[in-house]
Amino acid sequence: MKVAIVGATGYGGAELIRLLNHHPEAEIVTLHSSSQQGLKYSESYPHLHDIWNDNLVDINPEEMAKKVDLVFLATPSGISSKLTPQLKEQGLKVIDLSGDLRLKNSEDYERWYKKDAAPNEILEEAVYGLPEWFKEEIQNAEILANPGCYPTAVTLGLAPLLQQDLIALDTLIIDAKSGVSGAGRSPSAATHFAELNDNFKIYKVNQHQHIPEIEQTLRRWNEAVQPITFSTHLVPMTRGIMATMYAKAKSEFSTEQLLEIYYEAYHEKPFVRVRPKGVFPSTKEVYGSNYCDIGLAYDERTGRITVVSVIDNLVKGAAGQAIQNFNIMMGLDERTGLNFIPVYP
Ligand SMILES: NC(=O)C1=CN([C@@H]2O[C@H](COP(=O)(O)OP(=O)(O)OC[C@H]3O[C@@H](n4cnc5c(N)ncnc54)[C@H](OP(=O)(O)O)[C@@H]3O)[C@@H](O)[C@H]2O)C=CC1
Ligand SMILES: CC(=O)N[C@@H](CCC(=O)OP(=O)(O)O)C(=O)O
Repeated sequence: MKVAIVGATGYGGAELIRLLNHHPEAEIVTLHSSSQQGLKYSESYPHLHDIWNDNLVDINPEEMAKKVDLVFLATPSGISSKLTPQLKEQGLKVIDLSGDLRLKNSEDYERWYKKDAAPNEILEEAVYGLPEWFKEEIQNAEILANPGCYPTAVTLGLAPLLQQDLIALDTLIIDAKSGVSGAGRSPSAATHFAELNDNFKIYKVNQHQHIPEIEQTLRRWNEAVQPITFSTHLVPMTRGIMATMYAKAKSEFSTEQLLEIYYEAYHEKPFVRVRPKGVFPSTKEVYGSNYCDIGLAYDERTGRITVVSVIDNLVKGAAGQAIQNFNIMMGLDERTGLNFIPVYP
């Protein structure tokens, strides 16, 4: 399968190249840029010197269709909404890492992203690619919306509780933290070393664009889901997301009973690992891998459940999950090219 990457010079694009380089069934044919056409890719990323020396080329859907079958879009929001219709017209399949095609309701997109939404027919066709739960739809997808980094960690952590209606929905609080590569390669005041180092910041309080995406997925499992409280924090580390979720249980449980429910839900899902009682995952334990690791506990004193979910934002939160979706779309084993262990320490 021949593929192209648009936004190859960004962190998501670079991670796609790192992972696809080992993929037995995918061949990267062209790397595209809106600002660095004609330059060697390794000029953007010197660690790829003598590995990826190809020139970056411009974004021309007609020319792309002559060379490849599928296009990965690792572009900022507001690009895929316009580019995907053009790629579709050329008969190309699309996997979009941005938030442009994830929300089914275009008004939600415009409110939270403050940009024009993609055409409704594209939003209707786009399949939301959370492979652990929507595999059947992904198998037939031609346009795939890859989930956001935070929504991946949060929804995988909450799925069994919502699907089995185990929590009082209005008590749910989601507290999430991310490493700075989640903000992309372009520097900003918030990601400046002096602002980030030795610091811990909350940001986008009640304004985060992943709020409607998380609510949309949780409502597929339980229509009664209320507006959620979701807070995001920037941590002075490069990769990793930790989402900690708190909710009151509807009835009394033990931690062992809850773990049984999670083991049952995830035992056939190769990239979700549920930890034993008393063991909680840290971000380093999934670094560089496509795993989502989950730990949980029930507190008999408060009747509250705590779930902790960690991912590498650039792998399970972006490029790795995009390749997992690619594998499912192509009828391959979902682990193809992704079966490697985390980098540690
Ligand atoms: N970083 C992360 O952990 C995650 C990111 N995402 C999403 O994935 C997408 C890519 O993120 P990330 O790689 O971090 O972002 P980066 O900012 O690192 O890279 C984005 C790339 O998009 C390209 N680009 C910019 N403007 C345009 C344009 N007008 N047309 C085409 N390409 C353009 C740029 O390359 P050039 O100038 O060469 O064209 C740039 O290198 C974003 O939508 C992000 O929200 C999703 C999950 C996790
Ligand atoms: C640390 C950090 O800044 N993270 C980014 C993640 C953005 C992202 O991935 O945006 P979409 O999924 O909407 O494309 C943020 O919180 O906005």
